[in-house]
Amino acid sequence: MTVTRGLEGVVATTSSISSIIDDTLTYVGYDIDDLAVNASFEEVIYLLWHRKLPTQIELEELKSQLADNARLPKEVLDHFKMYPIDQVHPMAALRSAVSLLGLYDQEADAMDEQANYNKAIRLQAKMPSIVAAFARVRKGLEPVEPRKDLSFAANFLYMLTGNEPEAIAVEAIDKALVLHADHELNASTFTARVCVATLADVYSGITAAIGALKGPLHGGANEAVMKMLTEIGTLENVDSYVREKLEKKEKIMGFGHRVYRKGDPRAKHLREMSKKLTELTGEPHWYEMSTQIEAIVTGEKNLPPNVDFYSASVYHSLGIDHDLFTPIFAVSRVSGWLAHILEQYENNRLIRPRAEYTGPGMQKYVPIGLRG
Ligand SMILES: CC(=O)SCCNC(=O)CCNC(=O)[C@H](O)C(C)(C)COP(=O)(O)OP(=O)(O)OC[C@H]1O[C@@H](n2cnc3c(N)ncnc32)[C@H](O)[C@@H]1OP(=O)(O)O
Ligand SMILES: O=C([O-])CC(=O)C(=O)O
Repeated sequence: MTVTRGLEGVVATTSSISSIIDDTLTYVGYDIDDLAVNASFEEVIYLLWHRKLPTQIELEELKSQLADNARLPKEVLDHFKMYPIDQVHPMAALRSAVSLLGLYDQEADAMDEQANYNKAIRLQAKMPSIVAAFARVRKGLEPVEPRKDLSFAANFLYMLTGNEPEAIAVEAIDKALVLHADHELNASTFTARVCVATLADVYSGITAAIGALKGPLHGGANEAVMKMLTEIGTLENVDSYVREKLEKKEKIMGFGHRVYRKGDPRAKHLREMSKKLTELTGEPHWYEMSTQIEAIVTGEKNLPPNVDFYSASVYHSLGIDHDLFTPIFAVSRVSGWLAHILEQYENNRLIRPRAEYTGPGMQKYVPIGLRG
Protein backbone atom coordinates (compact mmCIF):
# COMPACT_ATOMS: atom_id res chain seq x y z
CA MET A 1 0.00 0.00 0.00
CA THR A 2 1.18 3.52 -0.74
CA VAL A 3 -0.02 6.07 1.78
CA THR A 4 -0.59 9.61 0.48
CA ARG A 5 -0.76 11.82 3.57
CA GLY A 6 -3.75 14.12 3.45
CA LEU A 7 -4.68 12.49 0.11
CA GLU A 8 -2.51 15.14 -1.57
CA GLY A 9 -2.74 14.87 -5.35
CA VAL A 10 -5.16 11.92 -5.18
CA VAL A 11 -7.97 12.20 -7.76
CA ALA A 12 -10.99 10.76 -5.95
CA THR A 13 -13.85 11.52 -8.35
CA THR A 14 -14.82 13.06 -11.64
CA SER A 15 -16.93 16.23 -11.49
CA SER A 16 -18.33 18.72 -13.98
CA ILE A 17 -18.91 21.49 -11.42
CA SER A 18 -15.66 23.38 -10.87
CA SER A 19 -12.03 22.96 -11.77
CA ILE A 20 -8.64 24.26 -10.65
CA ILE A 21 -6.04 23.90 -13.38
CA ASP A 22 -2.75 25.84 -13.38
CA ASP A 23 -4.03 28.15 -10.64
CA THR A 24 -7.14 29.06 -12.65
CA LEU A 25 -10.50 28.42 -10.99
CA THR A 26 -13.57 27.91 -13.14
CA TYR A 27 -17.19 27.12 -12.36
CA VAL A 28 -18.56 24.96 -15.21
CA GLY A 29 -15.88 26.42 -17.47
CA TYR A 30 -16.47 30.09 -16.54
CA ASP A 31 -13.39 31.80 -15.13
CA ILE A 32 -13.89 33.02 -11.57
CA ASP A 33 -12.49 36.43 -12.61
CA ASP A 34 -15.30 36.75 -15.14
CA LEU A 35 -17.98 35.59 -12.70
CA ALA A 36 -16.70 37.77 -9.82
CA VAL A 37 -17.12 40.88 -11.95
CA ASN A 38 -20.29 39.99 -13.84
CA ALA A 39 -22.45 37.36 -12.15
CA SER A 40 -24.85 37.57 -9.23
CA PHE A 41 -24.78 34.85 -6.58
CA GLU A 42 -28.21 33.60 -7.70
CA GLU A 43 -26.85 33.11 -11.24
CA VAL A 44 -23.93 31.16 -9.80
CA ILE A 45 -26.24 28.90 -7.78
CA TYR A 46 -28.14 28.14 -10.98
CA LEU A 47 -24.91 27.55 -12.87
CA LEU A 48 -23.59 25.07 -10.29
CA TRP A 49 -26.85 23.15 -10.04
CA HIS A 50 -27.76 23.08 -13.76
CA ARG A 51 -24.29 23.40 -15.39
CA LYS A 52 -25.50 26.33 -17.48
CA LEU A 53 -26.13 30.02 -16.90
CA PRO A 54 -29.84 30.76 -16.45
CA THR A 55 -32.06 32.66 -18.87
CA GLN A 56 -33.86 35.67 -17.34
CA ILE A 57 -36.98 33.53 -16.79
CA GLU A 58 -35.00 30.69 -15.17
CA LEU A 59 -33.22 33.18 -12.92
CA GLU A 60 -36.47 34.81 -11.81
CA GLU A 61 -37.93 31.39 -11.06
CA LEU A 62 -34.94 30.42 -8.91
CA LYS A 63 -35.05 33.76 -7.08
CA SER A 64 -38.70 33.36 -6.25
CA GLN A 65 -38.19 29.75 -5.12
CA LEU A 66 -35.41 30.93 -2.79
CA ALA A 67 -37.51 33.82 -1.50
CA ASP A 68 -40.52 31.54 -0.92
CA ASN A 69 -38.44 29.14 1.16
CA ALA A 70 -36.41 31.55 3.28
CA ARG A 71 -38.63 31.54 6.38
CA LEU A 72 -37.51 29.28 9.22
CA PRO A 73 -39.84 26.88 11.01
CA LYS A 74 -40.82 28.15 14.46
CA GLU A 75 -39.21 25.04 15.98
CA VAL A 76 -35.75 26.12 14.74
CA LEU A 77 -36.16 29.65 16.09
CA ASP A 78 -37.38 28.31 19.43
CA HIS A 79 -34.44 25.93 19.53
CA PHE A 80 -31.94 28.84 19.44
CA LYS A 81 -33.43 30.12 22.68
CA MET A 82 -32.49 26.83 24.37
CA TYR A 83 -28.78 27.02 23.46
CA PRO A 84 -26.20 28.05 26.12
CA ILE A 85 -25.95 31.22 24.07
CA ASP A 86 -22.70 32.61 25.52
CA GLN A 87 -20.72 29.49 24.66
CA VAL A 88 -22.14 28.54 21.28
CA HIS A 89 -20.11 29.33 18.17
CA PRO A 90 -22.41 30.34 15.28
CA MET A 91 -20.93 27.50 13.17
CA ALA A 92 -22.06 25.03 15.84
CA ALA A 93 -25.48 26.71 15.91
CA LEU A 94 -25.66 26.49 12.10
CA ARG A 95 -24.62 22.83 12.10
CA SER A 96 -27.27 22.00 14.71
CA ALA A 97 -29.99 24.09 13.04
CA VAL A 98 -29.42 22.45 9.64
CA SER A 99 -29.64 19.03 11.25
CA LEU A 100 -32.82 20.13 13.03
CA LEU A 101 -34.32 21.44 9.76
CA GLY A 102 -34.11 17.88 8.44
CA LEU A 103 -36.48 16.76 11.20
CA TYR A 104 -39.20 19.11 9.92
CA ASP A 105 -38.78 18.36 6.21
CA GLN A 106 -41.30 15.74 5.17
CA GLU A 107 -39.15 14.91 2.14
CA ALA A 108 -35.96 14.55 4.23
CA ASP A 109 -35.44 10.88 3.38
CA ALA A 110 -36.99 10.87 -0.11
CA MET A 111 -34.25 10.05 -2.60
CA ASP A 112 -35.81 10.88 -5.99
CA GLU A 113 -34.22 13.62 -8.07
CA GLN A 114 -37.05 16.13 -7.64
CA ALA A 115 -37.19 15.66 -3.86
CA ASN A 116 -33.43 16.19 -3.61
CA TYR A 117 -33.65 19.35 -5.74
CA ASN A 118 -36.50 20.64 -3.55
CA LYS A 119 -34.31 20.11 -0.50
CA ALA A 120 -31.44 21.95 -2.19
CA ILE A 121 -33.71 24.98 -2.68
CA ARG A 122 -34.93 24.85 0.92
CA LEU A 123 -31.45 24.56 2.37
CA GLN A 124 -29.93 27.26 0.19
CA ALA A 125 -32.83 29.57 1.06
CA LYS A 126 -32.75 28.93 4.79
CA MET A 127 -29.00 29.02 5.51
CA PRO A 128 -28.75 32.85 5.57
CA SER A 129 -31.95 33.01 7.63
CA ILE A 130 -30.39 30.69 10.22
CA VAL A 131 -27.15 32.69 10.44
CA ALA A 132 -28.96 36.02 10.70
CA ALA A 133 -31.58 34.80 13.17
CA PHE A 134 -28.99 33.21 15.46
CA ALA A 135 -26.86 36.37 15.35
CA ARG A 136 -29.85 38.39 16.54
CA VAL A 137 -31.30 35.97 19.09
CA ARG A 138 -27.96 35.75 20.92
CA LYS A 139 -28.05 39.54 21.33
CA GLY A 140 -31.58 39.42 22.71
CA LEU A 141 -33.07 40.75 19.45
CA GLU A 142 -36.04 39.32 17.55
CA PRO A 143 -35.27 37.58 14.23
CA VAL A 144 -36.15 39.62 11.14
CA GLU A 145 -38.51 38.03 8.60
CA PRO A 146 -36.98 37.60 5.12
CA ARG A 147 -38.23 39.89 2.33
CA LYS A 148 -39.21 38.67 -1.11
CA ASP A 149 -38.26 41.84 -2.96
CA LEU A 150 -34.56 41.79 -2.08
CA SER A 151 -31.67 39.92 -3.70
CA PHE A 152 -30.13 36.98 -1.82
CA ALA A 153 -27.20 39.11 -0.60
CA ALA A 154 -29.37 42.12 0.32
CA ASN A 155 -31.86 39.93 2.15
CA PHE A 156 -29.10 38.35 4.21
CA LEU A 157 -27.82 41.76 5.35
CA TYR A 158 -31.38 42.95 5.96
CA MET A 159 -32.16 39.93 8.16
CA LEU A 160 -28.89 40.46 10.04
CA THR A 161 -29.38 44.16 10.81
CA GLY A 162 -33.09 44.86 10.38
CA ASN A 163 -32.19 47.72 8.03
CA GLU A 164 -32.17 47.91 4.26
CA PRO A 165 -28.46 47.63 3.38
CA GLU A 166 -26.44 50.14 1.36
CA ALA A 167 -25.65 49.22 -2.25
CA ILE A 168 -21.92 48.95 -1.56
CA ALA A 169 -22.49 46.40 1.22
CA VAL A 170 -24.79 44.34 -1.00
CA GLU A 171 -22.21 44.44 -3.79
CA ALA A 172 -19.45 43.27 -1.43
CA ILE A 173 -21.47 40.39 0.04
CA ASP A 174 -22.76 39.30 -3.37
CA LYS A 175 -19.22 39.18 -4.72
CA ALA A 176 -17.94 37.31 -1.66
CA LEU A 177 -20.75 34.77 -2.10
CA VAL A 178 -19.82 34.29 -5.78
CA LEU A 179 -16.14 33.82 -4.89
CA HIS A 180 -16.78 31.23 -2.15
CA ALA A 181 -19.47 29.17 -3.91
CA ASP A 182 -17.48 26.15 -5.04
CA HIS A 183 -13.93 24.87 -5.04
CA GLU A 184 -13.54 21.40 -6.52
CA LEU A 185 -12.85 18.69 -3.94
CA ASN A 186 -11.99 20.82 -0.89
CA ALA A 187 -12.28 19.19 2.56
CA SER A 188 -15.91 20.14 3.31
CA THR A 189 -17.14 19.19 -0.17
CA PHE A 190 -15.32 15.88 0.05
CA THR A 191 -16.94 15.36 3.46
CA ALA A 192 -20.39 16.00 1.97
CA ARG A 193 -19.72 13.56 -0.86
CA VAL A 194 -18.36 10.84 1.46
CA CYS A 195 -21.44 11.21 3.66
CA VAL A 196 -24.07 11.01 0.91
CA ALA A 197 -22.19 8.27 -0.96
CA THR A 198 -23.57 5.95 1.75
CA LEU A 199 -26.96 7.10 0.38
CA ALA A 200 -27.52 9.18 3.50
CA ASP A 201 -29.88 12.15 3.01
CA VAL A 202 -29.02 15.71 1.91
CA TYR A 203 -29.38 17.14 5.45
CA SER A 204 -26.80 14.64 6.76
CA GLY A 205 -24.39 15.64 3.97
CA ILE A 206 -24.72 19.36 4.63
CA THR A 207 -24.48 18.93 8.41
CA ALA A 208 -21.25 16.97 7.95
CA ALA A 209 -19.87 19.56 5.53
CA ILE A 210 -20.56 22.44 7.95
CA GLY A 211 -18.58 20.52 10.57
CA ALA A 212 -15.62 20.19 8.20
CA LEU A 213 -15.72 23.86 7.13
CA LYS A 214 -15.59 25.01 10.77
CA GLY A 215 -11.92 24.08 11.29
CA PRO A 216 -9.23 26.81 11.10
CA LEU A 217 -7.27 24.97 8.40
CA HIS A 218 -10.33 25.39 6.16
CA GLY A 219 -13.22 27.91 6.42
CA GLY A 220 -12.47 28.80 10.03
CA ALA A 221 -9.33 30.60 8.85
CA ASN A 222 -11.22 33.82 8.02
CA GLU A 223 -12.21 34.34 11.66
CA ALA A 224 -8.66 33.43 12.72
CA VAL A 225 -7.26 36.08 10.34
CA MET A 226 -9.35 38.78 12.02
CA LYS A 227 -8.22 37.54 15.44
CA MET A 228 -4.61 37.91 14.26
CA LEU A 229 -5.22 41.40 12.82
CA THR A 230 -6.86 42.46 16.08
CA GLU A 231 -3.98 41.04 18.13
CA ILE A 232 -1.43 42.88 15.98
CA GLY A 233 -3.45 46.07 16.38
CA THR A 234 -1.17 48.57 14.58
CA LEU A 235 0.96 48.77 11.45
CA GLU A 236 4.11 49.16 13.58
CA ASN A 237 3.54 45.75 15.23
CA VAL A 238 3.13 43.77 12.00
CA ASP A 239 6.79 43.09 11.27
CA SER A 240 7.80 41.70 14.67
CA TYR A 241 4.53 39.75 15.11
CA VAL A 242 4.73 37.98 11.75
CA ARG A 243 8.47 37.31 11.81
CA GLU A 244 8.28 35.90 15.33
CA LYS A 245 5.49 33.53 14.31
CA LEU A 246 7.38 32.39 11.24
CA GLU A 247 10.55 31.83 13.29
CA LYS A 248 8.55 29.67 15.70
CA LYS A 249 7.25 27.74 12.67
CA GLU A 250 3.69 28.80 13.48
CA LYS A 251 1.19 29.20 10.66
CA ILE A 252 -0.03 32.58 9.51
CA MET A 253 -3.74 32.20 8.97
CA GLY A 254 -5.07 32.99 5.50
CA PHE A 255 -1.86 31.89 3.72
CA GLY A 256 -0.94 28.77 1.83
CA HIS A 257 -3.06 26.32 -0.09
CA ARG A 258 -3.02 22.63 -0.89
CA VAL A 259 -3.72 23.13 -4.60
CA TYR A 260 -2.63 26.65 -5.63
CA ARG A 261 1.07 27.29 -6.01
CA LYS A 262 1.33 30.78 -7.54
CA GLY A 263 -1.73 32.09 -5.72
CA ASP A 264 -5.45 31.88 -5.09
CA PRO A 265 -7.23 33.79 -7.89
CA ARG A 266 -10.04 34.79 -5.51
CA ALA A 267 -7.73 36.71 -3.18
CA LYS A 268 -7.17 39.69 -5.51
CA HIS A 269 -10.92 40.42 -5.72
CA LEU A 270 -11.19 40.42 -1.94
CA ARG A 271 -8.00 42.52 -1.63
CA GLU A 272 -9.55 45.14 -3.91
CA MET A 273 -12.77 45.13 -1.88
CA SER A 274 -10.85 45.35 1.37
CA LYS A 275 -9.02 48.46 0.12
CA LYS A 276 -12.24 50.13 -0.96
CA LEU A 277 -14.28 49.29 2.14
CA THR A 278 -11.59 50.06 4.72
CA GLU A 279 -11.08 53.48 3.10
CA LEU A 280 -14.82 54.11 3.16
CA THR A 281 -15.12 53.20 6.84
CA GLY A 282 -12.12 55.39 7.70
CA GLU A 283 -10.13 52.36 8.93
CA PRO A 284 -7.55 51.85 6.17
CA HIS A 285 -5.12 50.32 8.68
CA TRP A 286 -6.86 46.92 8.40
CA TYR A 287 -6.01 46.84 4.71
CA GLU A 288 -2.55 48.31 5.19
CA MET A 289 -1.72 45.77 7.90
CA SER A 290 -2.98 43.00 5.63
CA THR A 291 -0.82 44.05 2.68
CA GLN A 292 2.21 44.33 4.96
CA ILE A 293 1.59 40.81 6.30
CA GLU A 294 1.24 39.60 2.72
CA ALA A 295 4.57 41.18 1.75
CA ILE A 296 6.39 39.47 4.63
CA VAL A 297 4.80 36.02 4.28
CA THR A 298 5.19 36.00 0.51
CA GLY A 299 8.77 37.25 0.75
CA GLU A 300 9.89 34.92 3.55
CA LYS A 301 7.92 31.77 2.75
CA ASN A 302 6.75 32.25 -0.82
CA LEU A 303 3.21 31.59 0.41
CA PRO A 304 0.48 33.71 -1.21
CA PRO A 305 -2.77 34.65 0.55
CA ASN A 306 -5.82 32.45 0.09
CA VAL A 307 -9.51 33.38 -0.09
CA ASP A 308 -9.77 33.66 3.71
CA PHE A 309 -7.14 36.37 4.15
CA TYR A 310 -8.73 39.54 2.73
CA SER A 311 -12.31 38.38 3.33
CA ALA A 312 -11.64 39.05 7.03
CA SER A 313 -11.11 42.81 6.63
CA VAL A 314 -13.98 42.95 4.09
CA TYR A 315 -16.51 41.47 6.52
CA HIS A 316 -15.12 43.49 9.42
CA SER A 317 -15.61 46.68 7.40
CA LEU A 318 -19.24 45.73 6.87
CA GLY A 319 -19.69 45.66 10.65
CA ILE A 320 -20.16 41.89 10.78
CA ASP A 321 -19.32 40.04 14.02
CA HIS A 322 -16.06 38.13 13.59
CA ASP A 323 -17.51 34.75 14.50
CA LEU A 324 -20.03 35.11 11.66
CA PHE A 325 -17.30 35.13 9.00
CA THR A 326 -17.19 31.34 8.62
CA PRO A 327 -21.00 30.99 8.66
CA ILE A 328 -21.07 33.47 5.73
CA PHE A 329 -18.63 31.19 3.92
CA ALA A 330 -21.10 28.34 4.58
CA VAL A 331 -24.05 30.39 3.26
CA SER A 332 -22.18 30.57 -0.03
CA ARG A 333 -20.49 27.16 -0.09
CA VAL A 334 -23.76 25.32 0.57
CA SER A 335 -24.50 25.99 -3.12
CA GLY A 336 -21.39 24.01 -4.08
CA TRP A 337 -22.00 21.29 -1.49
CA LEU A 338 -25.52 20.82 -2.85
CA ALA A 339 -24.28 20.67 -6.44
CA HIS A 340 -21.75 18.00 -5.45
CA ILE A 341 -24.31 16.03 -3.45
CA LEU A 342 -26.70 15.97 -6.41
CA GLU A 343 -23.82 14.96 -8.70
CA GLN A 344 -22.78 12.20 -6.28
CA TYR A 345 -26.32 10.76 -6.22
CA GLU A 346 -26.42 10.79 -10.05
CA ASN A 347 -23.57 8.30 -10.32
CA ASN A 348 -23.01 6.97 -6.84
CA ARG A 349 -20.43 4.58 -5.50
CA LEU A 350 -19.56 4.18 -1.80
CA ILE A 351 -16.36 6.10 -0.93
CA ARG A 352 -14.24 3.82 1.19
CA PRO A 353 -10.43 4.10 1.02
CA ARG A 354 -8.01 1.91 2.99
CA ALA A 355 -5.67 2.60 5.92
CA GLU A 356 -2.23 1.09 6.34
CA TYR A 357 -2.27 -0.52 9.77
CA THR A 358 0.59 0.57 12.09
CA GLY A 359 -0.60 -0.90 15.41
CA PRO A 360 0.69 -4.01 17.23
CA GLY A 361 0.74 -7.46 15.60
CA MET A 362 -1.64 -10.29 16.53
CA GLN A 363 -2.31 -10.41 20.28
CA LYS A 364 -4.15 -12.93 22.43
CA TYR A 365 -7.13 -11.70 24.45
CA VAL A 366 -6.33 -11.57 28.20
CA PRO A 367 -9.28 -11.79 30.65
CA ILE A 368 -9.57 -8.59 32.71
CA GLY A 369 -8.65 -10.27 36.00
CA LEU A 370 -5.30 -11.45 34.56
CA ARG A 371 -4.18 -8.10 33.10
CA GLY A 372 -1.15 -6.48 34.80
C1 LIG B 1 -10.94 28.10 2.18
C2 LIG B 1 -9.74 27.42 2.59
O1 LIG B 1 -9.85 26.37 3.18
S1 LIG B 1 -8.27 28.07 2.20
C3 LIG B 1 -7.16 27.53 3.47
C4 LIG B 1 -7.47 28.19 4.77
N1 LIG B 1 -6.52 27.82 5.82
C5 LIG B 1 -5.56 28.64 6.25
O2 LIG B 1 -5.40 29.75 5.80
C6 LIG B 1 -4.71 28.10 7.39
C7 LIG B 1 -3.24 28.35 7.13
N2 LIG B 1 -2.74 27.52 6.04
C8 LIG B 1 -2.46 26.20 6.24
O3 LIG B 1 -2.55 25.66 7.35
C9 LIG B 1 -2.02 25.37 5.02
O4 LIG B 1 -1.37 26.18 4.08
C10 LIG B 1 -3.20 24.63 4.38
C11 LIG B 1 -3.96 23.83 5.42
C12 LIG B 1 -4.15 25.60 3.71
C13 LIG B 1 -2.64 23.68 3.31
O5 LIG B 1 -1.99 22.70 3.98
P1 LIG B 1 -0.99 21.61 3.33
O6 LIG B 1 -1.15 21.53 1.88
O7 LIG B 1 -1.17 20.38 4.12
O8 LIG B 1 0.41 22.23 3.61
P2 LIG B 1 1.27 22.04 4.93
O9 LIG B 1 0.49 22.43 6.14
O10 LIG B 1 1.84 20.65 4.92
O11 LIG B 1 2.40 23.11 4.67
C14 LIG B 1 3.55 22.89 3.84
C15 LIG B 1 4.67 23.78 4.36
O12 LIG B 1 4.31 25.15 4.27
C16 LIG B 1 4.21 25.74 5.57
N3 LIG B 1 2.99 26.51 5.62
C17 LIG B 1 1.83 26.23 5.01
N4 LIG B 1 0.92 27.17 5.31
C18 LIG B 1 1.53 28.05 6.09
C19 LIG B 1 1.11 29.24 6.72
N5 LIG B 1 -0.12 29.66 6.56
N6 LIG B 1 1.99 29.93 7.46
C20 LIG B 1 3.25 29.49 7.60
N7 LIG B 1 3.71 28.37 7.03
C21 LIG B 1 2.85 27.65 6.30
C22 LIG B 1 4.13 24.56 6.54
O13 LIG B 1 4.58 24.90 7.82
C23 LIG B 1 4.97 23.55 5.84
O14 LIG B 1 6.32 23.87 6.05
P3 LIG B 1 7.45 22.74 6.21
O15 LIG B 1 7.44 21.99 4.90
O16 LIG B 1 8.67 23.50 6.49
O17 LIG B 1 7.00 21.87 7.37
O1 LIG C 1 -9.85 23.93 -1.84
C1 LIG C 1 -9.42 23.95 -0.68
O2 LIG C 1 -8.66 23.09 -0.21
C2 LIG C 1 -9.83 25.02 0.25
C3 LIG C 1 -10.42 26.21 -0.42
O3 LIG C 1 -9.73 27.08 -0.90
C4 LIG C 1 -11.87 26.29 -0.52
O4 LIG C 1 -12.56 25.35 -0.09
O5 LIG C 1 -12.38 27.30 -1.03
